Amino acid sequence: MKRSQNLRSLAAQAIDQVMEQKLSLSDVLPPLQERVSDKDKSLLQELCFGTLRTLPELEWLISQLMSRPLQGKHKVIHYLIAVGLYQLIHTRIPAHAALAETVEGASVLKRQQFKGVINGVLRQFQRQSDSLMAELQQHESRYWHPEWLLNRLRQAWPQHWESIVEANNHRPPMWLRVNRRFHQRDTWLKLLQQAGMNGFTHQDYPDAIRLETPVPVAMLPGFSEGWVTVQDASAQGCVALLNPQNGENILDLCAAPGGKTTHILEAAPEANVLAVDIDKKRLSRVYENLKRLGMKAEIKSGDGRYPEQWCSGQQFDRILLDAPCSATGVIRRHPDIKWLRRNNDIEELAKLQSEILNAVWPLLKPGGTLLYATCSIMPEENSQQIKQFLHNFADATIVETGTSDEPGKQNFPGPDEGDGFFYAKLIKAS
Ligand SMILES: C[S@@+](CC[C@H](N)C(=O)[O-])C[C@H]1O[C@@H](n2cnc3c(N)ncnc32)[C@H](O)[C@@H]1O
Repeated sequence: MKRSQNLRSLAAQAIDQVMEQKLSLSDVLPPLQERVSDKDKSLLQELCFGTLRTLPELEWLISQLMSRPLQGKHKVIHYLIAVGLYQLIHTRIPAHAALAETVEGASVLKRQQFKGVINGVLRQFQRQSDSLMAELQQHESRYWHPEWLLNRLRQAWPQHWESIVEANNHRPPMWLRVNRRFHQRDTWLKLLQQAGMNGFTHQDYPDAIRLETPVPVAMLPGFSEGWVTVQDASAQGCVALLNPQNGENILDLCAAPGGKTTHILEAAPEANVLAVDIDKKRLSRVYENLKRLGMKAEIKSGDGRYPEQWCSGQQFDRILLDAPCSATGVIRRHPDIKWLRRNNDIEELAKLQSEILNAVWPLLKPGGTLLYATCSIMPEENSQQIKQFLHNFADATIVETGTSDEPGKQNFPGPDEGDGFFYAKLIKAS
C-alpha cells in the first residue's frame, strides 16, 4: 500500500520543474505518479495539466491578490497557490477540501511559514471571485497563452487564431487507430459498441476512430492483442498520404517512438522499413511498439542531417520525414509546450528541418514519394519551408497537398478533429 501523499505539493513541484528548470512534464510527472496510489494518479495528472493549461489566468489572479510575488527558492509556493486557485475555479473539488489540502502542501514542502499566506490568498479569491473573473476578461491572460505565441498565431492565422486558441485550451479527444491486420475499422467499431462504448470515424483517415468518452486502454476490445493503438487522427494522416506498398523500401526518419513506423507496417506488412531517430532513449520505445504488435523493422540511431552516418548508399521508394518541430499543433495534449518553447525556437527549428529535408532528398529514388510532416501550425516550419524547398529543388513536385504557390495541407486542432498537423507530399522526377 502506498502512503497517502499530499497531491497539491507534488503538483506544485512538477510545475516548478517545468517552469523554472524547463523540463518536460512527460519526464517530470511519471516518477511522481509512482509515489501515489492508482486512485490518486488521475487527480495528480489533472492538477498538473490543468494548472499548466490555465497558468496565465492563475498568474494574473495571483498578481491581483498578492502585493509581492514569491520568488527564488520560494517559487514553488507560488505554484502551490496556482494549484489552489485552479481547483477553486476549474474543478468540482469541494472548496474546503481544496483549501485545506493546498495549505497543508506548504508543510510537506517544509515551508510552514507560508501556510497563512496561502490560506489568506485563496480565501480572498473566494470573496472577490466574481469581480476578479469579470476583470480578467479585459486582459490577454484570458487566452491562457504566452504573449509571443498569441502574436504569432494572430499574425499567421488572422481568421483562425481564436478557434486555435480555444481548441488548445480544451482537453483533447481520444483517437484510436484500428489495426487492419486484424479488423476493418467498422468491424472493430461494432466490437466497441458491443462492449458498451461508442466511437466516431474520420472522413479522411480510414483507420481512425474517436471515442465518445476517453477510457483506460485496458477497456478497449483487443488492446493487448494489438487490435488498436492510441494515435491522434492527424498523425494517422501521414500514412494515409504516404500510401506505403508491400515490397517497397521505406525510410521512416525521425521515427521515435514509432507511432508511424507501426502504422506503415499495418498498411504494408511486407514493406522493408528503416526507422531512424537521433534519440537513443526514444528509439527504445520503437522496439517496444514493434514488439507489442509483432512487427519487424530495421532501427538505427542517427542524425537526419548526416545520412552518410546511417545509410550506406541505400535508396528508398518512400520517405516519411516526421520532422522535429515546435509541436504548436499539440498544445492541448502537452500544455507545457506553451512554457518550454521560446519565440526564437521557431526559426531555429525551421533551419534544422530544412537541413534534414535537403540531406535526405538524394536518398529518394526517381519517381519516389517523400512526405514531409510536422505537428506544428507555424508557417515558417510548414508552407514557407516547402515553398523554399520547391524553389531549390527543380526535381520536386508537390501533389495532393496544395500547389507550389500554396504548398501543403494544414490541419488545425478542433474539438472533434485531430491535432494541428501539416503535410506536404513531394514526388521526385523520374
Ligand atoms: C515528431 S517526433 C517523431 C514522432 C514519430 N514519428 C512517431 O510517429 O512516433 C520528432 C522526432 O525527431 C527526432 N529528431 C530530432 N532531431 C533529429 C535529427 N537531427 N535527426 C533525426 N531525428 C531527430 C526526435 O528525437 C523525435 O523523436
